[in-house]
Amino acid sequence: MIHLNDISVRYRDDLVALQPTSLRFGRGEFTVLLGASGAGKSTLLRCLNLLNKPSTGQINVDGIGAIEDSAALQTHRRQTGMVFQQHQLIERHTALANVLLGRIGYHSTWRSLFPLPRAERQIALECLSRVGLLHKALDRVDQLSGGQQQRVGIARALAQQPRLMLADEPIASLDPASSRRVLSQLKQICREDGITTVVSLHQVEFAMEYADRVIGLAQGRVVFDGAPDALTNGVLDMIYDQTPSVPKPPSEKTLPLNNPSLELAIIED
Ligand SMILES: Nc1ncnc2c1ncn2[C@@H]1O[C@H](COP(=O)(O)OP(=O)(O)OP(=O)(O)O)[C@@H](O)[C@H]1O
Repeated sequence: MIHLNDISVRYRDDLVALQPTSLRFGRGEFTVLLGASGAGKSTLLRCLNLLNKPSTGQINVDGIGAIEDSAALQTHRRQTGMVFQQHQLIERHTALANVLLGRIGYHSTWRSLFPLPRAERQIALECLSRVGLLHKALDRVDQLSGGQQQRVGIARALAQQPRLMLADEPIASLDPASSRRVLSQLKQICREDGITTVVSLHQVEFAMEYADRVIGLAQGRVVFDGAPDALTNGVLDMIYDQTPSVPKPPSEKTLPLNNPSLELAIIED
């Protein structure tokens, strides 16, 4: 569905957040990005809708082609839903009003200044119903729990009728029960609608439970790409090992445990 070809992201001359990376995400696939803090998960995720502009490489989307001009980008963004860590909802508005914001990309700027047509409200209500929150449609978002707010965020993304769904640490501030509910609804909806989904997470156990595919990042590189049941301890060490890949000096590498000069050095210290 979407293909990254040699995409890299450099924020500063001395900071390459994503090394040249080629990945293909299939239709309806539910992929989880894992990695230590700073590994490049958000950078990769935000490249998929070009919120982060790649420094090199090309992105191709089925039905659009290369995302090279503003028309292609606009079409791609319209069909890409995004769920954020902190929901990014308008808290003093109702759940329904927030979900309707997902429809704005389908209307001209002047049209979106007026109440959207009844058909749009119907779509928004259906999306709220799919996340189990139809009964909260007219409640202000700041009166909902954190988990419910995140599900309104999912409904808003769903209202875009997306082909691609991106979720950047969607359960970061939720308890385990709410996290499970958010992830299982996201997965179910994406499977039913054939939406390609990429989610970044810090919880390995949830990746193993929900992902069709896991991509592990370390220091801006993909170090693992496979099925969740292939996440062995060795693979997890590779993903979460923060050691910079600088070769050690020979003295550190080769000192045998019974080296007399080492003992001497310790005694003298
Ligand atoms: N806008 C930015 N400007 C400069 N550097 C950035 C920017 N965004 C991220 N970085 C840096 O790029 C690297 C990758 O960051 P990124 O946010 O992609 O990691 P992450 O794996 O999502 O981390 P976390 O799990 O903490 O959210 C880090 O070194 C980070 O400090």
